[in-house]
Amino acid sequence: MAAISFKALAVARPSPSFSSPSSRPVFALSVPRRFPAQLVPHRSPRICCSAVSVSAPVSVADLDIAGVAAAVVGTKPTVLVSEKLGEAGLEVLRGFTNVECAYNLSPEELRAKIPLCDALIVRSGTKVTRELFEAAGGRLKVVGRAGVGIDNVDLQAAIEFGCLVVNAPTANTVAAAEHGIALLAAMARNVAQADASVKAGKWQRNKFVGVSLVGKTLAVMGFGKVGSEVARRAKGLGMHVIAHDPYAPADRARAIGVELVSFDEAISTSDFISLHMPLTPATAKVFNDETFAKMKKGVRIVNVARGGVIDEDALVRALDSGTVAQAALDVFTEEPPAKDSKLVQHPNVTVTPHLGASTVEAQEGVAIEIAEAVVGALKGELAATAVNAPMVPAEVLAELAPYAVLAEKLGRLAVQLVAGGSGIKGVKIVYASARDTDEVDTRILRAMITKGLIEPISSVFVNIVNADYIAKERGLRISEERIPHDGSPDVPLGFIQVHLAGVESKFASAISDSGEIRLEGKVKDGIPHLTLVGSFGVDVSLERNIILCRQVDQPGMIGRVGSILGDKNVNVNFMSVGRTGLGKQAIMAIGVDEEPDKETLKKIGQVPAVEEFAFLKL
Ligand SMILES: NC(=O)C1=CN([C@@H]2O[C@H](COP(=O)(O)OP(=O)(O)OC[C@H]3O[C@@H](n4cnc5c(N)ncnc54)[C@H](O)[C@@H]3O)[C@@H](O)[C@H]2O)C=CC1
Ligand SMILES: O=C(O)C(=O)COP(=O)(O)O
Repeated sequence: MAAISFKALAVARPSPSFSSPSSRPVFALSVPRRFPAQLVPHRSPRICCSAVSVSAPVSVADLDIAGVAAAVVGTKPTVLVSEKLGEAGLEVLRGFTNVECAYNLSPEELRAKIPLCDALIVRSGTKVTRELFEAAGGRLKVVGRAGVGIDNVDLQAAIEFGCLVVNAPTANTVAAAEHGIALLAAMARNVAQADASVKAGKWQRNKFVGVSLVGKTLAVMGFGKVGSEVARRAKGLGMHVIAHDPYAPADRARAIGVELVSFDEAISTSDFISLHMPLTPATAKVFNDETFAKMKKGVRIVNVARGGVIDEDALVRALDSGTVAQAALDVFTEEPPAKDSKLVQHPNVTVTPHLGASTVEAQEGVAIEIAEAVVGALKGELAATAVNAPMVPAEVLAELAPYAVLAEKLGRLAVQLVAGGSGIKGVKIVYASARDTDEVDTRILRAMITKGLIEPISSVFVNIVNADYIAKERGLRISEERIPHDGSPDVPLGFIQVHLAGVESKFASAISDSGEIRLEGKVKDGIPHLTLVGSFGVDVSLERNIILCRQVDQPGMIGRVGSILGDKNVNVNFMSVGRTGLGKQAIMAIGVDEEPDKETLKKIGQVPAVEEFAFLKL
């Protein structure tokens, strides 16, 4: 065989699922498995072979972007449904999972079951606490809230345990709004009290004289999905509707003839107040002695949001003093409330047992919405209704999928290049893109690099949910930089670089001129490639394992290292050589399917021209 120096070499083979669409490149070179014994090099000393990969490009379906795909290979994931869920949703779940429905479990019973579950589906009645995540022992990957409010889920604990929380935010909106209107009208006309009186054999027409809705001012507190539907309906009843919501766009309110006003103006000028904000630390007990005192005397209050936004003792006082004439409540701080609750028993209070979402239609819709979100998450997709992870539209995900794979692999390679004892503190990620800054969502990529950096050196499980939290907890400072790239804006990124500052490397050539470990990768034809190690340009597809060798640039190196690997039946899937100049230093990057044994690696290290080498697992 002539002594020809290889600059790049592709050993391409179809993946089992490969089919070659006409637009996709096909084999540039086909060689038998036992490379290099029968290798026939190209005759040009400058270009050996064009590097073309024919592995199937990464698609979102192949990719556990959320990092929560059910881990149990070959068995269906298990979903525990702890509260009544519509049959249509259960059907969706059964198509992909083992479903266990166990209602009315005590916290202890739930903790006992949870270690065997990959997902849990709840409504408002189940408290998903830190203790529950702890009891899950790491297996619980998804909590599905079959409804809107997630105040019964400890979101911080979910983040720390890398558990994705998804909800079903739209299917019960109308049901909740209709229930709000039902309570408004029932309260104004004393329907519940009059009904109880007639059933008790009385006929008290003068006692139950109501008030009219038409012409009255209604303040909608929280102008989101439910609040705006309530407003729309109240306008149909002839009410003057104002709203308070610090985050709602004024033009959306204006479009349905509603004026957004301050909190104080809303509560002090209205005859009726309807609550539709979520329970958060900022909204807890916002209706209290002080705020009731600002209300118009005789105001009437409806609450289909959450009991906790009202200080219930203060409401009893306001009802007793007549500041609040009536209240209609679907929700309570404690559910169910105590039997002797003064609030529930108050004659001017109408109550329902958290029925806002309880219509046949809403329950069917919510069940399907949550089942699809949970199944999608268990398949590793990022749910559009994720509460504690970035919500990324499906088309953006599809585009970013191969970059997410690249990002994780760059992280994995980078951390393996760090010499033992030098802890990583600062990570800089550089994204080169021809697009505008806000056109590439890098949150997923950052999470995947973090995953790649942390998982090989620890027992923690990192995913899109907990990546930032875990990085922070471990004192890993991650900075991101965007640089312009003169490539095509049709692709989101030209390349990604990972820089690790202040560390030593066990492969000195991975240190760039600026003293950091530097790796760069690109996506080519949907396949992630390593394109830069330190200051050396290489080009090797990132599939399984990589051997990096620094050598004096000279003929025969690929052949020599290749035959050491070939003798041990280690299959080479990609190779490339980057050098500083003819006959100077070169880096050979070799992609291998199998992990060579220690003896084989030692032999590579003993090849006279090899100055240093590293074996890296992907
Ligand atoms: N009783 C029941 O069965 C049901 C209750 N709900 C509850 O209704 C509430 C609203 O649900 P959606 O409209 O679907 O949610 P949403 O998220 O669409 O709307 C909530 C709105 O509240 C606003 N908000 C946040 N903080 C606020 C504050 N301090 N003051 C005023 N507004 C504030 C937000 O900007 C948002 O526009 C949630 O708490 C939910 O749990 C929802 C469905 C059924
Ligand atoms: O969706 C919500 O926020 C609700 O409050 C509905 O609760 P539920 O699912 O009926 O327990």
